[in-house]
Amino acid sequence: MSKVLVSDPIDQAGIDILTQVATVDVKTGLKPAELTAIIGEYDALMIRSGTQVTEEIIQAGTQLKIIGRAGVGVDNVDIPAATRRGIVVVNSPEGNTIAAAEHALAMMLSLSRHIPDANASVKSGEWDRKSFVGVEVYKKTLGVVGLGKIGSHVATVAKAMGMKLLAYDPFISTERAEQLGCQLVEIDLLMQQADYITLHIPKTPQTTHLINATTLAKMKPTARIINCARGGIIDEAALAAAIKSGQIKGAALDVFESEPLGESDLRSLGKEMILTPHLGASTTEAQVNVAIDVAEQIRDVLLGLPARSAVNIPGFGPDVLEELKPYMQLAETLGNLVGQLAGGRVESLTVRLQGELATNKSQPLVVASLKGLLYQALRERVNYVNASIEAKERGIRVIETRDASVRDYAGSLHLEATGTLGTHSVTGALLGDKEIHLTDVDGFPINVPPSKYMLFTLHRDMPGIIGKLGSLLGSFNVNIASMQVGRKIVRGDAVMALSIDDPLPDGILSEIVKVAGIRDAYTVNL
Ligand SMILES: NC(=O)c1ccc[n+]([C@@H]2O[C@H](COP(=O)([O-])OP(=O)(O)OC[C@H]3O[C@@H](n4cnc5c(N)ncnc54)[C@H](O)[C@@H]3O)[C@@H](O)[C@H]2O)c1
Ligand SMILES: O=C(O)CC[C@@H](O)C(=O)O
Repeated sequence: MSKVLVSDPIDQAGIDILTQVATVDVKTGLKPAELTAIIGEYDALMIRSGTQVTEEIIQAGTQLKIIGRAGVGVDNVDIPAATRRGIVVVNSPEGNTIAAAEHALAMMLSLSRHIPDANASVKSGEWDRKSFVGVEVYKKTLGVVGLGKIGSHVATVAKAMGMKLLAYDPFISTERAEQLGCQLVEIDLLMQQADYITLHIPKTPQTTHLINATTLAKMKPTARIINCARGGIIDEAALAAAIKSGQIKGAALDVFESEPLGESDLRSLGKEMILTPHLGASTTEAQVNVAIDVAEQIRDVLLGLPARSAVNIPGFGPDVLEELKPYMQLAETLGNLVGQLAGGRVESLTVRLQGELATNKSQPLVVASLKGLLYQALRERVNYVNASIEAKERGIRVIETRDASVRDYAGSLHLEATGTLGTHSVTGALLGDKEIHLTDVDGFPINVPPSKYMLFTLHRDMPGIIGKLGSLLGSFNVNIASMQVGRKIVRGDAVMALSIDDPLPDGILSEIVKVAGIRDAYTVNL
């Protein structure tokens, strides 16, 4: 049975799903060295934001197949290191969207009405109404930095509260911003005009310290900034200085450059600074959502199925995967088959996406073809995560082409592999939407389902050849399950595809090519 380590607090709903397929150990609060020492026993690791999954931990996780982040941000996982090792990294892109958006809105209202400090004051026995006079958000301008899932929900609610909305997000269209009632502007204008600024962007090299002494200096002295996205997007020292000097009015932070927050000037600021300990996703609903979402993906991957929200397999979004699912196996089978026909070292693989597959959305089929191609060399070590990297490292040139005009089947795939021993091609399609059929081998039309053990011959189409081959196989005790010949012209060249019950015994191929009329023979194990 597989073993899963859960190293951060995860809702029981997720654990219940994992226990359907694995032994689950919940060990939270492990030090990096403790995690490194035990990770080698586990097939999967499930985390929240507390565990830092470094390259060292990934290297020690020799059995790891999947790292599941119960949340959105995966900046606590060394994704390049996981990708190199073929470990799929999944997250829950939407499970805590509402929770994080509502936390940012709560921060904005708390800053406006000094709720945390007023509450502390009353609880300490005071009745001070003068110190906590607030401001309204109605008719004020909110600047949303990052108009993705969380930013969009914040914008929608803020609009309903009567706020004017500016947004900065270089990756979304003006139309999308307008749909949300936002005016898309450059960051400088947003910093200058907004009364409240809320950050909803990932932490990347481009966004680290996006808010710094220079950008803070552009804000109005009455403006407040909220960060419920990621620590480090705001330069904390510059922020503390800007509030102390009165350059800006206030800030509310849920996330910090280093977590847990240690010694910091931020703690010494008064009611204009609100701090929460990374609570954006901490609602009952969000924790159930993300735990189920990620646990289901871990379960699926441990069962050999694809994950719907893998962050290190480009293009493998849930909707795309659902649509392509039946074709993924076809692509892998064809890749494996053409790799074996080509033999030797493959130098290039051309993948032609045909018919309804001739769209950008079918790109995962190229990755699946590569996975199949590399299977003979790498076996279980190759997967959707590392297939492209492994191909690149082996110098395999991958050419992707599309031809929507091929209409023999709704969608079909044509793979051509060129290697040190020559060029071979295979085409395949699905019958009845799920049954894989080979429809062409090396340019010869056939129609056979692939089987575990196969033999292909290139021969002259002439009387007696099938009988001779049958007798030869019989003399080696090889049982033929099915056989089909593909030819373009009568008595010209032809291809024979045989399904056999057992692997072809050693030494028989050299006997087969001695049969008069047979030019080449290839054995394939799928
Ligand atoms: N505090 C919490 O507990 C908590 C909870 C959930 C998510 N988050 C964080 O919130 C952030 C947003 O999450 P989301 O689900 O909305 O992500 P998302 O991917 O849906 O949206 C992010 C948006 O940022 C934009 N963006 C990327 N780089 C940018 C840049 N340089 N400048 C401006 N915009 C840029 C993208 O175009 C996208 O629209 C992430 O950092 C995530 O980790 C925090
Ligand atoms: O695990 C958490 O509580 C925080 C999650 C949040 O930061 C996220 O990116 O999803």
